Order: sequence, then structure tokens, then C-alpha cells
Amino acid sequence: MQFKQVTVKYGNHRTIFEDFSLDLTAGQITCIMGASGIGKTTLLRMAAGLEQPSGGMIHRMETSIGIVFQEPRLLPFQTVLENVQWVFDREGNTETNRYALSLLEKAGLTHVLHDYPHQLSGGMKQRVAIVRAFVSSPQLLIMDEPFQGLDAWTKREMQKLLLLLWNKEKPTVLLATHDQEEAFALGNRVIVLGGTPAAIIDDRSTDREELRG
Ligand SMILES: Nc1ncnc2c1ncn2[C@@H]1O[C@H](COP(=O)(O)OP(=O)(O)OP(=O)(O)O)[C@@H](O)[C@H]1O
Repeated sequence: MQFKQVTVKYGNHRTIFEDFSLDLTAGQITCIMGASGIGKTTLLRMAAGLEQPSGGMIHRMETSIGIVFQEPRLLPFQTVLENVQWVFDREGNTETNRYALSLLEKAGLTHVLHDYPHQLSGGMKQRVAIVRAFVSSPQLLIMDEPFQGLDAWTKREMQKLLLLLWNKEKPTVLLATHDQEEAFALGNRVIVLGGTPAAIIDDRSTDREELRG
């Protein structure tokens, strides 16, 4: 997907992006870093089509999108399993259902399938949100600091799960993180935003194949 000369302004004085262009290679994981408030969430929301730029264009080749927000955003009156099934037609879709169950197992959630969100820890809720984004095998996966707040072990497990799924289906992934180590462990490319309005101040291709999977 492509951002072409994108401008984002809030009010009269606040310019977050101006003439910002970025070309994402399909099938790659691109990690976006940058100080708090620089515009990472805004960029991801535009990539998902949730926000329109004030100027410029966004071209998206991918037709299906999965999103993991900074907070889990689960449906409160649906169980863990229902929250994940909600994104596909569970009736007669046994193949997807089986896939959902296998992802929930990989995410260590098998024992809470029938629990409701208020019964889960913050980390468990976030894992449900991650599985929900993965289950429909989207061509574009947008993840806004998805592993923030998870304990170190769970974080590593979820990162491994992301790489496992990415290796299988090669979606285009756009992932915002504050964690440089995470960015270089996961990304094929790491982009750092800086300045006002935000511009790309560092753009590196990584060659860390040995860390994958
Ligand atoms: N709806 C809005 N109205 C006004 N200003 C906004 C709005 N949404 C975001 N902003 C401003 O745009 C800037 C970029 O916000 P954004 O959430 O994209 O940053 P971020 O890099 O994701 O930050 P963080 O790392 O803290 O999540 C911030 O200065 C924020 O205050």
C-alpha cells in the first residue's frame, strides 16, 4: 500500500503530516517507530481506512484488513470464542472454526474459551484481540503496539505466533511499536518517524531471517 503526499491537520495549527509519502512492499512486515504523539496511530488508522487525510492519497491493494488496536476492544457480552468467531460466519464454516480453535490454543487461551472479557487479565484480552485479527487471514494486518503491556514471556510467544502466521500467509503487516528490539526482530523494514510534521528520519531494511519463526 502507498501513502502519497499525505497531509493530516487537526484544527488550524496542528499539522501532523505534510506531503508524507511511503510505499509499503506487499507481503512484508514494516515496523513504525517514533516518539509518543508523533503520528503512528494516525498513520495506521489511515492505512486501515478509519481516518481520511486532509490532503493526498492512500492506495490500498489489499482487500481484507485485520486490525489490532492498542486496547483489546472485545465485545463485553460475548465469550472469548464468540469474540473470535464474530469475524466470520461460524455456521457451516467448520474449517475456519477449527483454525480459530487452533489459534486460540497457540495463544494459550483454550482454558478460557467460554469466559467473558471481564473475567480475563489485560494480557489475555489482548491475546484474544490478536487472534481475532489473525483468524480471517487478512491480506493487510495493522497492529498498533499490539504486544504492549504483555509480560515478557507472553510477548515473545505472541511475536512468535505473528511470525509463524506471517510465514504461512505473508500478509502485508504494518506494526507500530516503541520497542526497538521488537521492531528489528519482527520487521523486514523499520521506519522511524521524527519531527513536526512527522517525516521519515530513518528507514532500514533488516536481514534478520534467523530470528523468524
Ligand atoms: N482527533 C484528533 N484531534 C486532534 N488531535 C489529534 C487527534 N488524533 C490525534 N491527534 C494528535 O495527533 C498527534 C499524533 O497522534 P497519534 O495518536 O497518531 O500519535 P502516536 O505516535 O500513535 O502516539 P503514541 O505512541 O502515544 O500512541 C498527537 O499530537 C495527537 O494529540
